[in-house]
Amino acid sequence: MSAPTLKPNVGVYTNPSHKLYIGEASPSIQDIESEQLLQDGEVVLEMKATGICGSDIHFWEHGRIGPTMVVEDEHILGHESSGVVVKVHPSVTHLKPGDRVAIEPTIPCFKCVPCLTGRYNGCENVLFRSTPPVPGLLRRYIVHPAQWCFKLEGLSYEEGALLEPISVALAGIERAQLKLGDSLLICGAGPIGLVTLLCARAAGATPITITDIDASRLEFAKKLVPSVNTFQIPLGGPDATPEKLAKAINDSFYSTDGHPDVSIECTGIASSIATAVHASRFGGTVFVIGVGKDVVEMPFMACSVKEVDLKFQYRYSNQWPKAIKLVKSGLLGDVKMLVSHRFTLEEAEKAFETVKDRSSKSIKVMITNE
Ligand SMILES: NC(=O)c1ccc[n+]([C@@H]2O[C@H](COP(=O)([O-])OP(=O)(O)OC[C@H]3O[C@@H](n4cnc5c(N)ncnc54)[C@H](O)[C@@H]3O)[C@@H](O)[C@H]2O)c1
Ligand SMILES: OC[C@H](O)C(O)[C@@H](O)CO
Ligand SMILES: [Zn+2]
Ligand SMILES: [Zn+2]
Repeated sequence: MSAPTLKPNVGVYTNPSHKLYIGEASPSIQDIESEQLLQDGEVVLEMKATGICGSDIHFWEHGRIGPTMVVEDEHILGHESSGVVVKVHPSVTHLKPGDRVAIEPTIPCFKCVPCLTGRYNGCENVLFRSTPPVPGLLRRYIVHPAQWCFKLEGLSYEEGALLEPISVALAGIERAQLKLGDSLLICGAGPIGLVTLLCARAAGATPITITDIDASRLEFAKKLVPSVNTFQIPLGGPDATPEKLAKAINDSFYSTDGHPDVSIECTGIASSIATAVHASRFGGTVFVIGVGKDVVEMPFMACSVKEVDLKFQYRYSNQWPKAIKLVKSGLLGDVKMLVSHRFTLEEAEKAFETVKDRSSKSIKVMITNE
């Protein structure tokens, strides 16, 4: 193959000692140039944009998410990515070198029950890029199944990388069964709460209120969607109980219905989930996207006497084609506004420090190669 521009492959690693560093990664240039590298259905991609997710920070800082996802070795991060096709296996027919694509990081088996019943996010044999021990996408070059690469159709590489968090929100809205005219509470105005806000506005939810403890995130939410109501959660004090916060939110913003029909929880913090439960109407839905501790205390009786439909989410399935259509149509608004900082691959350490340091006021930090 003609590859005069290929640079040595490197990746962004963490390890059990919580180091973050750039090191050599596979496939090597020699591998990429060999005819033996690619298996049936695979392509080589040069990565163009990767967003840093909270879970990347978690694997770096804490070395684990929950009891099963544990960093036990040198481990490459990153799963919100887009890139350009460099090489394809002869069996690949829908992609060719030069095609610009977004990457779905899930590689399911299509043999187990969740896969065969259309919910491949629950695949029992899944390989999810960046969840240990599967190396992530924060590399210069990767090998990926063509099936999980989606043509960008005119979207920018950054928009392509944002399709991953957008897919989280779309999967949430689908499973929460959010409908036109539903009143909605979103807890947490981080990237997931904010993309949920964009998707919920497009789905016709009204009114929408978003909460956060951080005033600057709420200011950003208001810039992104001026019609949204914002509510700052106090960090302590007599009015900071979930019951009182729920009442204050409902009194301020749900005067027509009394309560939100649906709450989408995007923090994983126990008190925030409890606030969503207390705010809920009888028969309302509390949909939890946020993840957190292994065991979380719940307002069990409030759920019971209000027949709250409490639901959870694990990643997504079948969302990329829909996400591409929605971004392309403009229905979600300007998703690029979410990108607050940009760094090169070589500056990855600075990029990760920026996400960790809340005073940077970052929203979505991108590692770009354009
Ligand atoms: N279920 C899934 O498949 C899935 C996928 C992606 C992300 N997640 C999870 O979703 C959550 C949100 O992700 P993110 O990238 O937006 O994270 P983030 O940490 O950037 O955002 C969370 C926001 O919640 C705010 N917050 C903290 N405590 C709060 C409280 N008590 N009330 C209201 N707001 C509060 C924080 O200030 C922050 O702005 C994380 O737990 C993440 O791990 C889950
Ligand atoms: O966006 C996807 C999420 O970050 C992952 O599910 C992560 O939380 C665990 O692998
Ligand atoms: Zn993620
Ligand atoms: Zn499977």
